[in-house]
Amino acid sequence: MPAITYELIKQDPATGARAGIIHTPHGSFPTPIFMPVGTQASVKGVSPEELHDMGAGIILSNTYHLFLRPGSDLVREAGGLHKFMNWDGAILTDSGGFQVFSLGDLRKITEEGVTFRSHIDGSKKFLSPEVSMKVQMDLGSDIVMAFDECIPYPADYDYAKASTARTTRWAQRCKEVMTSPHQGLFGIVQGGMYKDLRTRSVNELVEMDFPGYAVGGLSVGEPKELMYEMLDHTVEQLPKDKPRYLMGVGTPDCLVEGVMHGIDMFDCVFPTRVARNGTAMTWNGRLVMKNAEFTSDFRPLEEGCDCYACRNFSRAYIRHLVRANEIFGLRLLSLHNLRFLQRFMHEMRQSIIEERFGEFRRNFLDNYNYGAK
Ligand SMILES: CC1(C)O[C@H]2[C@@H](O1)[C@@]1(COC(C)(C)O1)O[C@@H]2CNc1nc2cc3nc(N)[nH]c(=O)c3cc2[nH]1
Ligand SMILES: [Zn+2]
Repeated sequence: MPAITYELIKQDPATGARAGIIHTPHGSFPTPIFMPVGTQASVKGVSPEELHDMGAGIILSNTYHLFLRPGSDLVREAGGLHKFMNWDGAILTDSGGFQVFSLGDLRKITEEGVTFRSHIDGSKKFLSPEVSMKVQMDLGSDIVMAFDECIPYPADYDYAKASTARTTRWAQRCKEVMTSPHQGLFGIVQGGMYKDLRTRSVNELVEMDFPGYAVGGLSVGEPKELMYEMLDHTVEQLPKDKPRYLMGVGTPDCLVEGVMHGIDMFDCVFPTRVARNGTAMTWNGRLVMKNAEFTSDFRPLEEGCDCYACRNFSRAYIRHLVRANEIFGLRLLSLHNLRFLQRFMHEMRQSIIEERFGEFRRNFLDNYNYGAK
């Protein structure tokens, strides 16, 4: 029995949208789902108990960061990441590929792997398919991401072609050393913004029969329309009986479009990052809490939200905390934004099950104010 399995509950008859359940060794969770990001084994400012209370079924952590600090040997000695951070839900770990390319400096890519300098102390480090798999087996995450190269945007065709072919060879090397029966290894589709390379990447990875597939190389600064075009082209070629994960996405409008194209799993630093910048996410757009309009606004951040912040505090109080640089204000905004996304995905999933996803999407996009208020 594979460690990770997908159960289709309902396919929207008019679009690629679908509702399902993903089963993992640390529990099952409904899809579509948004995964809170806990890069360094902590969802910034949020406790595991609060993550459970808000309905989070799975969180994301990063091989790159934990490899550099505290090192995967220590986490293995602690009994794995679940024990180390006291989180008993599912965990997905990204493989380090993206982070090396977006954070590491002076990196050198060869067929073997990537040599780079640690952003923490500048020491020379090496990551490869084998090292990434060893780290993720030490961490004991339920879903392990293959070690890939996230092709930067823009990239010329020849570079994208060579890089995608190497990502396929790296995926094969990951598969050969990922021996844990309790962990599921997902392949990551690359191909840049070239449809023929995306098709080749899908075909080569599907040939290896992974328990799930991520669409990589997107949300890397490209225009949203181009992201959707690549998504549309890629997802329709992926197996229907396996989870699809769109990496690094995203804002509510991108989540709706991603679901419409058949994506089941999402992650993004956006909700906690904008929270730390003093911004609340709502159904109608973002609220910049420092704005004077909230000075004596004694309503909750969002009417009808059941999160700890909305049940106990007002916009006026949170505005005060943010302006006074009180950490509690940022914590309240993180709790609200993460709960908002859980509610958002739940409502979207219900609309698919009740065959009214098209109406949900139209209503949301008509009312969503893309800019921050
Ligand atoms: C580094 C940080 C915080 O993550 C955000 C954000 O910056 C930033 C940086 O540039 C923008 C686009 C503005 O957003 O891109 C991140 C969200 N997009 C994204 N995450 C990804 C993770 C990935 N992991 C792997 N292994 N492979 C991939 O192909 C991959 C692609 C991805 N795309
Ligand atoms: Zn709330």
